[in-house]
Amino acid sequence: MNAHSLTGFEVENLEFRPNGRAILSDLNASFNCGRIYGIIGPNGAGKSTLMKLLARHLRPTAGKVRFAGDDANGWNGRAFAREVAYLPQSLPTAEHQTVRELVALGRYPWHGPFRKLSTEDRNAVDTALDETGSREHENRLVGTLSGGERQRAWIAMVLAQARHFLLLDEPTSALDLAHQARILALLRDIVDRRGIGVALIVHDLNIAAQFCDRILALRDGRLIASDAPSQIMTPKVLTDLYDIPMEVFAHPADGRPVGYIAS
Ligand SMILES: Nc1ncnc2c1ncn2[C@@H]1O[C@H](COP(=O)(O)OP(=O)(O)OP(=O)(O)O)[C@@H](O)[C@H]1O
Repeated sequence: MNAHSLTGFEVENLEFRPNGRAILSDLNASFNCGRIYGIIGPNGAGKSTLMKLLARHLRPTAGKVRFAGDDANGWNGRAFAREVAYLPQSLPTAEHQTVRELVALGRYPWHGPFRKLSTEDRNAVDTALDETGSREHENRLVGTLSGGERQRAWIAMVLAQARHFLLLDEPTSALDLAHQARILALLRDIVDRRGIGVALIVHDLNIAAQFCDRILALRDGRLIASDAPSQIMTPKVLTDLYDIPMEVFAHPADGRPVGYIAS
């Protein structure tokens, strides 16, 4: 099975309403393999909640999340984890593990508890280390890495785990602009080579517009736009989204739209 043989996620009339308060309402969207989806929106818009619903960490109050055509919540846990990996916003501590040990944790759904890594597991770990440029510090403790190196190690872990889809909640938070762009470029390259799908939450609009195929703009628990970056990066959509006057200009080097707060 290659990545293209699974289509990805379909979200239908999704609603999450714990204790009667609507956190997400009436959400319809598709996330296909072979593409990067950027989820943007103000704080509290429901972005992480959407991602947790895709990752099955939350159950919808109403509506459906389908993966590869079937109800995602009907999938066997281990089978789902072999296809889809989720990196939450707050990562567990891994200070005392080596990078290689961390990446090998991603193989858990493949070998189960108390089993030694197979050749296939070790190959998947090696490939993920190579693809993320983490091989050079595979024997370093995670606690000694810089923020950018650490983020690449975690991305290697989810790459070692899942064949089809990565769900990444703010994989570039706490990184400077150059490192944010490097992580997105890395993901772009992996998506283009492996044909997997990626959905990620990102706060920097211009980074999202530069690297994503499609942008989903969430506000107050509703999807207010879902389109190609050129359609999202307009003063109207951005002003509606952030409730602050926004302008857009064409980047002098390549014409791509760049958004900024109007003075
Ligand atoms: N399980 C829950 N029960 C009650 N309220 C929740 C639950 N999960 C999230 N919320 C609330 O739902 C809203 C959306 O939260 P969410 O974390 O999805 O937003 P976000 O867009 O990811 O925000 P940020 O950009 O700040 O990370 C917030 O007001 C949050 O407090």
